[in-house]
Parts: sequence; C-alpha cells; structure tokens
Amino acid sequence: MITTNTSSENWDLYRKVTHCLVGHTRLLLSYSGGLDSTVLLDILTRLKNNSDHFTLSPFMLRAIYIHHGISNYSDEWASHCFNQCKIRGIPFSVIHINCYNTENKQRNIEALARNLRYKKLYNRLNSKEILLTAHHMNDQVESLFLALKRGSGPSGLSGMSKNALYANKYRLLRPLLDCSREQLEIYAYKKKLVWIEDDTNTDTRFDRNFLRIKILPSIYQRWPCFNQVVARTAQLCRDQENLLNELLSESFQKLIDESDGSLLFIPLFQYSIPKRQALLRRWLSHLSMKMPSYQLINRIWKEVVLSRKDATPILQLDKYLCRRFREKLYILPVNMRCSLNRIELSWNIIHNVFILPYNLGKLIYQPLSINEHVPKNPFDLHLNIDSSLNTSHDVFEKYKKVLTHCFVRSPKSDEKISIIFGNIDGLLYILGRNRGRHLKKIWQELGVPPWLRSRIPLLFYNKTLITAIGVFITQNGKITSKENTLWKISWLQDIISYKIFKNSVRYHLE
Ligand SMILES: Nc1ncnc2c1ncn2[C@@H]1O[C@H](COP(=O)(O)OP(=O)(O)OP(=O)(O)O)[C@@H](O)[C@H]1O
Repeated sequence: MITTNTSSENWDLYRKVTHCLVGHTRLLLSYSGGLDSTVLLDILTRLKNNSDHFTLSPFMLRAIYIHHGISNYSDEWASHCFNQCKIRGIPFSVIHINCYNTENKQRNIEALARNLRYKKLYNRLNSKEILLTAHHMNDQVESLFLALKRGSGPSGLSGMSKNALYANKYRLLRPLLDCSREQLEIYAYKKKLVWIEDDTNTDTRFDRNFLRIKILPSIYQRWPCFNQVVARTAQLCRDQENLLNELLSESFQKLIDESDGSLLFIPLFQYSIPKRQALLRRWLSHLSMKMPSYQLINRIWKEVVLSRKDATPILQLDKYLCRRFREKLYILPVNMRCSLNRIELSWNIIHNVFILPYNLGKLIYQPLSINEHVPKNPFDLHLNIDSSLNTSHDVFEKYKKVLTHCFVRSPKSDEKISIIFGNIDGLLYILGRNRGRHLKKIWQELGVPPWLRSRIPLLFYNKTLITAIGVFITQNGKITSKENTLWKISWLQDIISYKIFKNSVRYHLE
C-alpha cells in the first residue's frame, strides 16, 4: 500500500486538494495518464488511504480514461492507466469515443475531442458523484491567453473555476487549479511517479501548445510569479461576473422563457448597450453555450434583432442557430435551418408505437373507453417535460424530452391512419374556432415558429385531418358523446423540444 509522506513541500498540495474535496464522498477522476492527472491520482489515493490523517470524510474513488482514438498510442495509454490504477487499488474503466464519425468531419478535432470527452464523463457520473480533472495554474494562464485572443470579456477572462456546476446538475472540481506545473513536477519526481507524454503536446500548430512552448517560458523567466498574478486576475474577473449575475438576475428572469429557452428581446431596447450585451451573454451561458466573443453578441443584436420586421434572420453560432420569432430570440440546433420536405407515412395500428422520421421522436396511441378515462376537457392537451429521461449534456438538455398528449376520437374500422408532415391545402375547421382557416394562418395564430411547422406530425384518418399533434384538434377529431372509445395520442420528442404548445393549450382550455 502507498503510504503518505507529508513533507512540507507536499503539504501545500495535500492541503489544497483536501480543501477542495470537503463534503464530497464519491469522486470520479478524469485520468489521462499524463503528469498532472497522475499527480492527482497519487494524491487522492494517499488521501483516501489516510483520510483521518487529513480530517477528510472517507470517500470512494474511481478513474476513467477516455480513448479518443486520435493518437496511435491510445491503446498503450489506456493500458498504462489501467496498470497505474491497479497498483493503487483504484477501480478503473476506459471509454471509447469516435471523433471521426462522419457527422463530425468538418470540426476542429481538438475541441471536438474535448466536448465529447466531457459529455461522456458527465453521463457516467453516478448519483452524488463529482468529476475531477487535473487542471493547474499554468493551464489557467493558457486559458486566459486564449480568451484574450478570442476577444472575450470578463466572463472569458474568469478562466476555469475550481468548483463548477454544469447544466445545474454536474459538479466538476479542479483541485490543482491553485498549484503550479512546477510544483506538480517536483511532486512527481520526488514520488517517482510514472506517466505518459502525449506526442501531440509538442505540436505547436495547436494554439495551446504554441503558447506553452513558444510564448510562456520567456514570460515566466522574466516574471516568475506571472501565473499567480494571472490566477488572481481571473479570480477578480470571476468575482465581478458573480456580482453582475446577482445584479442582473431579476431582469434576466423576466426575459427568459424557461419552457423553451427563448429570450424576450423587446425590453432590451430600453437598456444601455453594456446591460443589453451582458443580458445576451447571460442568456447564451444559461443555455450552456460556449461564451461568444463581443463581436458575436453584437452580430446577434444587429443581424437578428434589428433585421427588417418581415425578414427571417438566421445567424449560425458554431453548431447552433440564433433565430427570431415575434418578440423572442431562439437558439436552435443547426439542422433546423431548413424546413422538411412534405412526406406521408402510413401507421399500421397493429403497432401502437410509431417511430417518426428525422429524429422527431415517437408517437404512441392508447385506446381508452370513455368511462375509463374522460379528460376534463375532451379537447384538452397536456404537456409535461419528462425530466427523468434526460441523460445527455448540451444546450438542449433541459428541453430535450417533451411529452405531449392529445385526445381524439378513435378511427372507424374503414379509416386508414397516416402521418403527414408539411403544408396541406384547403380550409381547416379546428376546435375553439368557428371559421375555417388555412394551415399557415393557424400556425401563425397559435404562435408556432416557422422552423417547427414542418416538424409537427399531422394525424389523418383517410384524407381527413384529425390533429396537429400537440397543437390543435380539428372538428373531425372531436370526441362526441355517441362514442364509447377515444384515442390518447402521446408524442415523445427526441430532438425538438420546444414547449411551443403552451399558448395553444391555453387556447383550447378557454
Ligand atoms: N483522454 C483523457 N481521458 C480522461 N481524462 C482526460 C483525458 N485527457 C485529458 N483529461 C483530463 O482533462 C484534464 C486537462 O487535460 P488537457 O489540458 O490535456 O485537456 P484539454 O483537451 O486541453 O482540455 P481542457 O480544455 O479542458 O483543459 C486532464 O488533467 C485530465 O484530468
């Protein structure tokens, strides 16, 4: 068993890690096998085996290596990590990710690998478990330089945080953030640790390596405390940001619509430019988006908000789109740029589950007898977000799974069921309205944004439209007192996740 030598030069490292871990009893180390995470693995193992010595509560520790499949050495590194954990008695696993998936072809491989890695790690966290990475002070300096290069404001210059919460549920700790790389190297040599050197770390085509190898050494030579000073600057910027968050929280809550993540932009016209920009930035960060540059924030304002009233502006922000509809701004997945082609599919009712195309989720029908289940209002539409189904971590996480129900009459024995997407001709008579209207007019009246219109399944019995699922029901879909049964149709959406139906629900209930 590895014992603890708390000599004074190590004491500072143990103290900082211990301080960060207080109150956490289940730890998952993101372990790359490099010097930094090997030092953290070693310290954690020693703390775990001697927790009373450090007045820490006993904790559970396991480690994961992410096999990105980018380097030819990934297999060797994975087995190195396995061995290092084995000698320390730490449970270990490897997760493979595929950065060369065709969908990802065009993107910056380094950033892509990082995003996929975090996504996998967050998904692997057990209940009450927190993630640890081995970022240190020199990483923080590099991050700040990169933020300067991107033209970020105080939030980008806040750098990484020692204790961060993502998507309101995943806790990430960086216990070595106040320690210099030099300190970690001294520890590693003293303890005779074994680690791997990533061959790509010397490739100065990557910005981070360029800074680490070409720029920062001369800065550290001239100003030995440079990294501590930069860390302090980052902390000051973070404090400012937190203060601003506090001060803007009330205004922000009035603008954000939590049901779909959209932002009401009309009130922004009354605010000063800095306040407006700060609120727009908070909106993007609220959706867990990477902090955009000031230039991009200005483009959202000029090209999306201020575009002509009759225009349909679209601004692409990495893999998302910023769009405007009526008085609100929306962030959408990039695949929502175009509307879908008209398509007609038949639903064989032997199967009560129908998988929708374009990743739109699935429909489920359930025949009910009127006696068994009478909705308060037969034309009632219910909505609820099924949060238990959320597992992934991205901008749309909170809005990812939406379950919509509607109640319509059952089909007659000679009626064939089909699902149609896209526009349909002729006047429609919907519940709650006397006059007939064209579909486009109905979408407008119900406030359905244009990008969703071709993605809403239209349920037909023969050639008769019964319901636009979750949005409206036609007179032909009405449940009458003569009938014994009704259909409950549920739509579980995978990708689109907008509770746009809110308004139409209210409308039907009135
Ligand atoms: N392949 C990996 N598997 C598991 N964890 C890893 C892996 N690579 C890096 N990490 C974790 O991320 C930390 C930062 O590593 P590194 O600086 O190389 O990553 P990066 O890609 O620059 O990410 P970041 O931008 O988050 O710093 C490491 O200390 C380690 O905890």
